[in-house]
Amino acid sequence: MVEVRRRLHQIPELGFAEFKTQRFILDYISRLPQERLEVATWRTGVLVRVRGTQPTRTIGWRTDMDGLPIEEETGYDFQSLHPGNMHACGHDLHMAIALGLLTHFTANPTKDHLLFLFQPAEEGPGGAQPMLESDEFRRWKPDLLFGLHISPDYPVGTIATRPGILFSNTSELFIDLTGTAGHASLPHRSNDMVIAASQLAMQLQTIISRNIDPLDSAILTLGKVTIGTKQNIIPGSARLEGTIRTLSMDSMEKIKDRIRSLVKGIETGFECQAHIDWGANYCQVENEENLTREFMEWAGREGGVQVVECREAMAGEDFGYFLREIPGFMFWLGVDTAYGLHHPKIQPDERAIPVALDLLTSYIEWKAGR
Ligand SMILES: CC(=O)N[C@@H](CCC[C@H](N)C(=O)O)C(=O)O
Repeated sequence: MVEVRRRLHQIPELGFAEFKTQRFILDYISRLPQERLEVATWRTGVLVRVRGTQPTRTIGWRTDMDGLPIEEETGYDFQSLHPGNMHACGHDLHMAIALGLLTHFTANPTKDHLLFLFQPAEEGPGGAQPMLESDEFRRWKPDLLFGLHISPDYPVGTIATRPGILFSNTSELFIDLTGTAGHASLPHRSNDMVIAASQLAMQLQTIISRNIDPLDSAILTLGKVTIGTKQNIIPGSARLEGTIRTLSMDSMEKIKDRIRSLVKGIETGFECQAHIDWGANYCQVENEENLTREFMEWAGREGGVQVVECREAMAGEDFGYFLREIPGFMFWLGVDTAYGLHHPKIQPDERAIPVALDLLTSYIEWKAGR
């Protein structure tokens, strides 16, 4: 499965463009014994059902598939073959682990049906919600659903999770400001969006510090601001791009209300036009309490791993949409790397792949019966 991970690492594709990745997965599946397999595609995703021997329910396992628009700097000899794109969030490992589990259970079926979901577009615009609503998913809808995400923060052999919220609510944020461009020497005849955008960027930072309960964590990060073309031209437009993260739905709504008010103030104060686009929104990943506790106790006892009860993460994961309808959980898999998720040099330790396979083979056998 390490080799599978490396092959997938070379073909990172962005959300809903995972064409080669889907082809790779379908080709891999076609080489497995077919007697118990049913395969469907949904957009660039894949659903595989392994028919159980005495089924009473369906146990699901989900992996994401997409890469990120990052120029890779790992120096791997199996580096990305797609310039500008990289698997920098571990989805190559996630897929290899899912294919390893699928391989095992195709040869060693459980009593219950198993459903493997290869879900596109986790990084955006979000594949979980539309996949959940698809006919293909509804036909084989699992009774329980599980998933994992690699974590650079834990050593190999450690997993971390918690009952309740694991990942935050997220909303993307795009604000376009339109004023009037002009000559640098004629500020009175133009309407400078450098000043308007700078004011707005600073004002937005007051929302978390002044409007949100300090005990209710929230984040507003602007990751990209685009203004101007040349030092002696007053730019007539600006674009601010960011993301909002909260641990409660209420705070998300409050932050959005405050952004609307502040943006209206900028429109009035700077006599410009503004447009807000909330982009992709993900709901929180809320692990089902009893299943998660049971898994943590089981994994510590029989899973051959160290189990850490972690805090909530302010990252987002559209797996949360599945968990709104289906009981289950997600956990962090330690991959012990110096560079964080989304970093061009991230090198997850591949020894985490057999750790996950051993742990999950036993756990799924335990849940789905042999
Ligand atoms: C695990 C992880 O890194 N997830 C991404 C999810 C992106 C959410 C959304 N597109 C946004 O940027 O708000 C993350 O950045 O947390």
